[in-house]
Amino acid sequence: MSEQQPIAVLGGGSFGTAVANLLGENGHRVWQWMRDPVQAEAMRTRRENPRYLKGVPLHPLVEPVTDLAQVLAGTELLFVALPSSALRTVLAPHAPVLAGKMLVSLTKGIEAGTFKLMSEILEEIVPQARLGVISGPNLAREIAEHELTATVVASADEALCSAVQHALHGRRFRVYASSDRFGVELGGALKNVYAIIAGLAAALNMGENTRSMLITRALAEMTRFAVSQGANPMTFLGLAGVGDLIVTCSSPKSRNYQVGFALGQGLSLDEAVTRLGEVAEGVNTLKVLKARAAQLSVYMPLVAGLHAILFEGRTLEQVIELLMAGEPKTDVDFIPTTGFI
Ligand SMILES: NC(=O)C1=CN([C@@H]2O[C@H](COP(=O)(O)OP(=O)(O)OC[C@H]3O[C@@H](n4cnc5c(N)ncnc54)[C@H](O)[C@@H]3O)[C@@H](O)[C@H]2O)C=CC1
Ligand SMILES: O=C(CO)COP(=O)(O)O
Repeated sequence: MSEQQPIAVLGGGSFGTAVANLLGENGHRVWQWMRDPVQAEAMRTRRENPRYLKGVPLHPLVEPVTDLAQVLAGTELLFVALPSSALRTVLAPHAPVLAGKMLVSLTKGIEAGTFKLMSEILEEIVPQARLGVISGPNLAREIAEHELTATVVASADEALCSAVQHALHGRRFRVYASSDRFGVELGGALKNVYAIIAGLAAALNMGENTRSMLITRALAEMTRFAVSQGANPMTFLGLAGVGDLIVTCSSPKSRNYQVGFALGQGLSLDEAVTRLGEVAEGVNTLKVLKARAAQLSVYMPLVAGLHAILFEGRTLEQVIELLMAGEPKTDVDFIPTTGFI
């Protein structure tokens, strides 16, 4: 990758903008692609993202653009920050030009129907691409406002990890590397569901003990599911597992938490999502995860409970009663004691 060649960020939302700014601050020219020409023009003239990251100045090296073919042809390193529902549709028609390029997914979701993670979709549509993911406790606004933050770049391709570390690592943003692409990406997708539950509990003024129980049992569920998929449970003890789970389940800045909070205030799911007006990946992830867990017979009571409330007409009281009446279990039963450590 030449220092002069721009780096691409695909997606005009808050995270795409935060990452584009980080790259700009490190001296890289950035093409931030978005589908909406009106938004691109607004960002070019106002030098901020007024819809998704209001009040944060856009770095001078970031250029909002709308010609996707030109962006893909003119860059070797691309960060993909599209909603999970859009990633395949946006990139599949351009697959040939992506061969051999470094594609790094920032998207934390799972595809409905296929249960594929985003880098698995990229792998399917561009088998010759070099693939990586970024995940961790990374609230976009906090990154944009230069709060000290760490993330993980994960790929089997060590040179890709180094290139991403070189591009993104800065005085306020640490980039750790991992070879466990699957575990890192799965952690980022799964925790969104538990953030909805945490937001719901917060709106109902449940106690601090309750929040701690929720987060810890969420980690147990996520890890149990990950192990059933062949993932390394140790990855869930890192930034992309428990790190991201803590921030998303504790912060009113998390959009998934906000959806849960709105539900706790009595809004319907549709009303909560509409009021948010931004992406909350956990809603779709809940649906696909519930189905997958049932198919694989993986015990995920929190996922099943939230699904029952949102899609099966159960009340919160019924679900809580059922959860608390479950037979006594062993605390840490979800990490196999051999094979991974
Ligand atoms: N915002 C955050 O703090 C973080 C977000 N992420 C992930 O990044 C991904 C993107 O999220 P955000 O930037 O936060 O979303 P956002 O809600 O801020 O913005 C979504 C963007 O996607 C665009 N979009 C929607 N449908 C599209 C389509 N069909 N084609 C092209 N563009 C389309 C919208 O116009 C908008 O620019 C999500 O998977 C999210 O989980 C990951 C880490 C942190
Ligand atoms: O993934 C995130 C923080 O790491 C962002 O979470 P939300 O999508 O819930 O805002």
